[in-house]
Amino acid sequence: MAPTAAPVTVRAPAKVNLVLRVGRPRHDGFHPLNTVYQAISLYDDVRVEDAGRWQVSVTPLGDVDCSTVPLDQRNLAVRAGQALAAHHGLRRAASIEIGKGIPVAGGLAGGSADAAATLVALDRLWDLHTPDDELLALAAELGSDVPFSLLGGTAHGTGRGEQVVPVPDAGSHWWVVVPDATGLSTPAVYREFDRLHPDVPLGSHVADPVGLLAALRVGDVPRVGAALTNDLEEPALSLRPELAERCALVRSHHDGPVLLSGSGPTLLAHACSHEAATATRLALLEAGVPVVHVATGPVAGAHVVELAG
Ligand SMILES: C[C@@](CO)(OP(=O)(O)O)[C@H](O)COP(=O)(O)OP(=O)(O)OC[C@H]1O[C@@H](n2ccc(N)nc2=O)[C@H](O)[C@@H]1O
Ligand SMILES: Nc1ncnc2c1ncn2[C@@H]1O[C@H](COP(=O)(O)OP(=O)(O)O)[C@@H](O)[C@H]1O
Repeated sequence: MAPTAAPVTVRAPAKVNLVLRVGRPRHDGFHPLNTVYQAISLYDDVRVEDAGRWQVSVTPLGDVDCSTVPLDQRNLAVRAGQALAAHHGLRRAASIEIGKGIPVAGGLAGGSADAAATLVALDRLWDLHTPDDELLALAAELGSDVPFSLLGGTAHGTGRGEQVVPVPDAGSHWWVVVPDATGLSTPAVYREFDRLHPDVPLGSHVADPVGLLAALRVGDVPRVGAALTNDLEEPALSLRPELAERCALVRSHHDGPVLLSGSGPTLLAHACSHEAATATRLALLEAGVPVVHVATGPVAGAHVVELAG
């Protein structure tokens, strides 16, 4: 029986897609992507400790509705823990406490953040020293967005989104994050994309976003803003027409680009300063939008924040 170690807490960030270009579905059903991820300062904190069986709990950090997060083996954090134990041939289990600051099913990769955080936390708790390439491979099996949640910062994503390469990002970006009360299903949004675009080229025909990557490299934040684009915005709005009204409302209170976050339904307004983002947030709250966050990026990927004891 392995000794019981002190609990470990890992913090993992939400992500946004600065560019999200989608190709025709592959034979395995996944869509080839050409995307640039940025990690932003909305976080989940995941605390793990040894236990006789797998357990998970979720507590909101601030104004986040966690009621739809599964509290059984379907939780991505539990799946991550089980995958890590299996990878090392361990018959161990853990109790996982998730403090959730990332809106659920919002296109912000909150489940992926929890999976990445759990991998890092249990690796530390169990003193495993799993090599980075093995952690990234485990992450990719758990979900297309999970490797980026490990990495953080800003990264170019290809394949189904799981192949990530860090890219230089010299600027500070500010994001007004407007969640929706009801989540959107990622597979449903991809299916709607296929319905609307039956003739889309294969992924290899989707060119790299060279203009955006150049603007990131030199820290030209307005030029990054001008290059923001998301191929899933049209299908998400097609499935959820009332999002167009919300989008128009955000645009009417923001002097800058507004776009959908990933598969949605969260909306993002991009700003060049904290002041500009805060002004938009206050205007939206006054206009009756119930929950509006301000976040900055890029920030670090999943990292240990507390070792108890
Ligand atoms: C759309 C994106 C953009 O970053 O994120 P979200 O906005 O959901 O956070 C991602 O592609 C979501 O990644 P993730 O949520 O990890 O997806 P996965 O668990 O791997 O796959 C869930 C389902 O989404 C669809 N899927 C996902 C990725 C991909 N490249 N093609 C797909 O068609 C498939 O139907 C798949 O069964
Ligand atoms: N730890 C978790 N946190 C959030 N959602 C989770 C988690 N584990 C499983 N899920 C499921 O994943 C779905 C997608 O959630 P999330 O990752 O927050 O959004 P998105 O895929 O839009 O970025 C949720 O509806 C929920 O059922």
